[in-house]
Amino acid sequence: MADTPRPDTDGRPDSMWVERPPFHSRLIKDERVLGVLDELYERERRINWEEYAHHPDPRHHAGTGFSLSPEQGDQLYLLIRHGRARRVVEFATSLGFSTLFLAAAVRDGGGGRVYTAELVPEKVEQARENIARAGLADHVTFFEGDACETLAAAPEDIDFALIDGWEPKVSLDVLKVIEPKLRSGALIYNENQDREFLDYVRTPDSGYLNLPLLSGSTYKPQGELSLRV
Ligand SMILES: C[S@@+](CC[C@H](N)C(=O)[O-])C[C@H]1O[C@@H](n2cnc3c(N)ncnc32)[C@H](O)[C@@H]1O
Repeated sequence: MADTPRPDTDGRPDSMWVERPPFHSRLIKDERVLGVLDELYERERRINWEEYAHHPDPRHHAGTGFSLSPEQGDQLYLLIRHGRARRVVEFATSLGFSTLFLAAAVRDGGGGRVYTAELVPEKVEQARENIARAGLADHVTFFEGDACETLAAAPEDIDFALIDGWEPKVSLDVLKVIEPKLRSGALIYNENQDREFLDYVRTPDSGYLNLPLLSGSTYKPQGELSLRV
């Protein structure tokens, strides 16, 4: 084990349970969507970060979502509605918590589709079921496998991208795969805020305008919001 690299836990102690506050959305009104979101969040009110830190392989965590905070979900929902985003890309699906916010936003904004990538087949299966139970199946395309490969098949003119990945961090690799397909004015929200990604998008003349976006959640306090110019 001594030689096994342990993931960076974003400043959290690597031996702890994290208790999350109860689920609450200010923006989602659809009872079916709310019901599934509530259920997924309740399943993970307590997250064992020690377990995560010691088993970095995502296949070891097929039953755990490690989802965004509801506050971040609401922010994504509002940004998508404001921009009337129709083509939304997501890395990664997990059990579908963030996908539910994204898909509800494109549907409520008049239509569109979320193209979401997930490595672990058992997670794709669970997410499909969750999205279907929420009544959003017509708005989601699943890509099963390594996002660095599958997202090459994402559509042109992407309006919005969520990057919420895993260790070792491949956020920048994923950005580079979708970058040629981002329309001017597209927004990218990176929950991971990893150094390589930030150095890339914050370089002068990178083609991005960047701002940390506070969520109001103590559990997941902020992400990096980048505008493709
Ligand atoms: C933090 S979770 C995503 C949480 C999700 N956005 C949500 O809010 O519910 C990260 C996910 O990335 C997946 N993952 C890790 N490496 C991947 C890769 N190379 N391609 C696709 N998915 C990957 C993991 O299996 C895990 O489900």
